[in-house]
Amino acid sequence: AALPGETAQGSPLRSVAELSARRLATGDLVAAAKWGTGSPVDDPARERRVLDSAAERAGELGADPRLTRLVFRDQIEANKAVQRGLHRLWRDHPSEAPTEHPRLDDVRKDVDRLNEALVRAVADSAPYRRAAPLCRVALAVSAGRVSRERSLDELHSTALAGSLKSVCGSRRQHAG
Ligand SMILES: O=C(O)C(=O)C[C@]1(C(=O)O)C=C[C@@H](O)C=C1
Repeated sequence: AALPGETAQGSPLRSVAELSARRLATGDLVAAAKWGTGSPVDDPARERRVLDSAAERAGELGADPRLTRLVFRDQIEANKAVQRGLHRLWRDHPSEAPTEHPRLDDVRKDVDRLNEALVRAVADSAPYRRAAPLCRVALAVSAGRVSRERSLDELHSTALAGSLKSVCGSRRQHAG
């Protein structure tokens, strides 16, 4: 039987995995925007804006702001892992470094659109969280498919797995 939110394109978990991969791909552009400019990978003020607006949108949609915030924390950490990995690569192999620098503000507009879609997909995947172990299996399958379809390298597929770790419910919420 189909769960709520299931469509011909697949489950909301599939959408979460796909959108997360697209959000991670922006990490390449952000890394290129910052490369050689002295701008640090970490921008705590921007992170706060991303987290606050994701939580606020979740609330408006009747979804769980706390869980949404955890998911976005993981998304941001994964994005930074990609940026750091690429900066390391470009430092060690300067011939692979980008010669064009996208504008950070432009990339952030794309990130904002992906954030909105991701908040919705996380909200739509709420029914799956009722059975966390099944949710984790289904999500891992989706992430594997997305990795293959997009031919993700090790850096990006590892980051994708990290970006998804709270989607089926945080393990932390059961601790203590
Ligand atoms: O917007 C940036 O500058 C990014 O590096 C992207 C991002 C994010 O994933 O949203 C990641 C790290 C920064 O600390 C802030 C935001």
